Amino acid sequence: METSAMASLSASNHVARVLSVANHVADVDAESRIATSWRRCLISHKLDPARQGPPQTLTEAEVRHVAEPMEETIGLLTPELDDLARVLRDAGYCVNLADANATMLFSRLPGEADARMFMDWKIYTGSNFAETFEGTNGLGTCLAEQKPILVHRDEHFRAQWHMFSCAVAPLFDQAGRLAGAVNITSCREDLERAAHQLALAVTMEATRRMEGAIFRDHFRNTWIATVPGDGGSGLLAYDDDRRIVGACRSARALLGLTDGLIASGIDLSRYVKIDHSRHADEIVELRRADGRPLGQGHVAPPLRAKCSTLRRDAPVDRFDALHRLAGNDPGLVKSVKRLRSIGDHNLPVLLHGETGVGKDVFARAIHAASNRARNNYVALNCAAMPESLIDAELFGYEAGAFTGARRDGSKGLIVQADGGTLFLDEIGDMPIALQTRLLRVLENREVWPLGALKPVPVDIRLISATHRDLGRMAEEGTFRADLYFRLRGMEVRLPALRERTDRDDIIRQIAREEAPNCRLSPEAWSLLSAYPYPGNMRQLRHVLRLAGCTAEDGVITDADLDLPPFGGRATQTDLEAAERATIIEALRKNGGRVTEAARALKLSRATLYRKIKQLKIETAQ
Ligand SMILES: Nc1ncnc2c1ncn2[C@@H]1O[C@H](COP(=O)(O)OP(=O)(O)OP(=O)(O)O)[C@@H](O)[C@H]1O
Repeated sequence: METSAMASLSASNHVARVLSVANHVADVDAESRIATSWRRCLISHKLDPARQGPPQTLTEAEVRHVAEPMEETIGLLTPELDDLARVLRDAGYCVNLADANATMLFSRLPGEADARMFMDWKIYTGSNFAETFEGTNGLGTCLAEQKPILVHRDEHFRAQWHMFSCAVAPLFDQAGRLAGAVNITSCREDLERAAHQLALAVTMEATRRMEGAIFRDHFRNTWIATVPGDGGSGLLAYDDDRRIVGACRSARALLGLTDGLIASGIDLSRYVKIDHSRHADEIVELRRADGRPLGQGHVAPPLRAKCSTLRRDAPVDRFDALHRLAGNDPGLVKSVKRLRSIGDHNLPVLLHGETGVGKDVFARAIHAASNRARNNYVALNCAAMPESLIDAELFGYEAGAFTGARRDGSKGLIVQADGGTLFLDEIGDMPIALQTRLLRVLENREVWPLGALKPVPVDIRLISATHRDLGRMAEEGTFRADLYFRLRGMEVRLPALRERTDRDDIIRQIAREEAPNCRLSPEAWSLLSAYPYPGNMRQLRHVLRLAGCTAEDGVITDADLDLPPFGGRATQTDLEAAERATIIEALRKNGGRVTEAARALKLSRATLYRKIKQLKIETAQ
């Protein structure tokens, strides 16, 4: 039988099945939620399961308009969404963030083989998947029910979506209101329902962390307590007078808090009793108002207490994110100062650093600090694509420019970044021919899409990143020297985590974010503090996230830390790391007493003091 005839036969089977389910003659196997949704689609939304055609898609200007209220949230959640995309990439999932009306506002596509399918079916930024129009589908049905859902292949209402499986978790804002949803979609035939269920669990967990990030960001100037509960912990914000000023959805459900009660400035002690010190950033025992134990929670102080220069009512500084990323690293602090003094000049920035040091988040923070922040931030990883695809993705093409091109052509990323920032990751991997085209764009401020009869003027700020030595490559002729000089209007070196002098602060901060209900045992602390982290910040995040899941009784021990031996060539910094670890261990074994530790290490006391200072080891004395 012809493929199209087979397709129409299975579509008519599907229509018959939908009708029998809607008339309660039969039920779908998987979940009665699907049957209920099918009935909603037929009876309330009056949809046709056999209808074909693409989803409603907004123009770029419309997307910009719709995305505006969520712009800050998208920026805040991007690292977490990127991490989710990385984890699910090999299984062929795309990752999207949608607003509460089911319009996708952020997308990350998987590898080339799967990506084409999502592009062809318009599962990307700007498309709308509301249940009222598309029928039962992951995004639309999750938002309609405000519950996580998996819609597997033929559970979709419209037969045309039957090759896709979508797992979606709703996203609630700091006040417990529906803000949108995180969607993952795959079209791999070899993935069973159970595999998608697992991916849904991963997505729900990531979404819970995103909700935490939204809450912590919104209430950063107040006290925040993590309150344990059966269905996951909740977050409570309260002021210096111990009046509740905010509660996330789980905390509201757990404690019976409502908007009205919160607006009335109700006393914290009527719900939870929390004893903590003045500048607490600690695990504490929580009790209910009647004294019954609630379990252990974490209390974080207002940001203003941690950073005295930030006042509660101070206007938001566009450079906040950059300052936070720079921490107390002298080189980075200097770079951020320079970026500040450059102001809104359109100077290209070249970021240099190993994998996972935070090049992408730094580039986003530069964009957020610029007068371009309201416009697009568009990123391309030059190492992740073959030359022909980079060419098409970056410079765009006219309709019918080559076999396999999209019917209506493609604008290309450079044009999409017009008025905003273009981030080219792994620029050292850009093929020479494309380097020449890019140089021309930078020089002439215009781009020639493939097959176009006239150029398109563009105004972009270019941030590029590499782990390679571009200067050396330029000398050797493997990278165009003139492009190199253009890219490095300003060069910022992002140090490896093992080189950062404020490494301990970073570990503490990431531990708070990834394992908020846990504390680190002294052994775990020594290991974390001494490890050389070949995968840098990303590795540290993953290690602590995993440790937060496996820790028992809220204590992360060395057994919870997945730190594989680092097999790289020993560099000066590795040797220092090893020396640091030995000294920390000796201090620990000797209760922090330097004299005894020096004796154990067969060093003089003065030498040990000198090394402690030089290696910036924190001691109790
Ligand atoms: N200063 C920081 N503090 C805390 N977390 C950070 C910091 N910088 C980066 N991260 C986290 O580290 C992870 C990796 O960051 P990012 O993707 O920006 O690195 P990268 O250098 O671009 O990596 P690659 O080049 O390999 O893609 C992200 O989860 C990010 O949130």
